[in-house]
Amino acid sequence: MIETLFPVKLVVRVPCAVIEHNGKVLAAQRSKALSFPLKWEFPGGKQEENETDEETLFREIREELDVEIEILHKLPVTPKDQGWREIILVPFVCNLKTYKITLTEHEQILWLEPDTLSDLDWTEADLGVIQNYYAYREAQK
Ligand SMILES: Nc1nc2c([nH]c(=O)n2[C@@H]2O[C@H](COP(=O)(O)OP(=O)(O)OP(=O)(O)O)[C@@H](O)[C@H]2O)c(=O)[nH]1
Repeated sequence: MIETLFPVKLVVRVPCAVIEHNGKVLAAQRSKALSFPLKWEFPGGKQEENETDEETLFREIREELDVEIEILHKLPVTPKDQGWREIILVPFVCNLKTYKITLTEHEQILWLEPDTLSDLDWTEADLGVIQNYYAYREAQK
């Protein structure tokens, strides 16, 4: 009997935060040492076993920025095929609950006017997130 092996693609769920504060939005630049060096992203990270999206989000934001956030709205899930794996971004619009940010992983952060977000060099998956964020803002008006 001939057996055909289908390679199983790794699927990685990545909750991330579009953090709003005083009318601006936080963009975080990936470190030189990581994959996608110096690209911009919304802070967050890979889900661990038995975590909900929200638990991952709160843990990652504590780990990366050392702040507490609250969720205001869940944006549409945004998949991105990276060849050997598929990233599923799960973006949440959030507010800060504590304000003293300490960076532990990122190169730098910027607070941007929402309209200027697309000026940065984002990871590809984030371009879809930004469009969905704009649609959410329009719907708020
Ligand atoms: N946190 C975050 N990750 C993103 C975004 N967009 C995007 O493609 N990703 C990808 O999702 C993965 C999240 O992984 P991570 O932040 O937990 O850790 P990492 O960089 O060490 O991951 P990696 O080395 O496996 O790429 C990264 O590969 C990252 O490039 C985003 O907006 N936020």
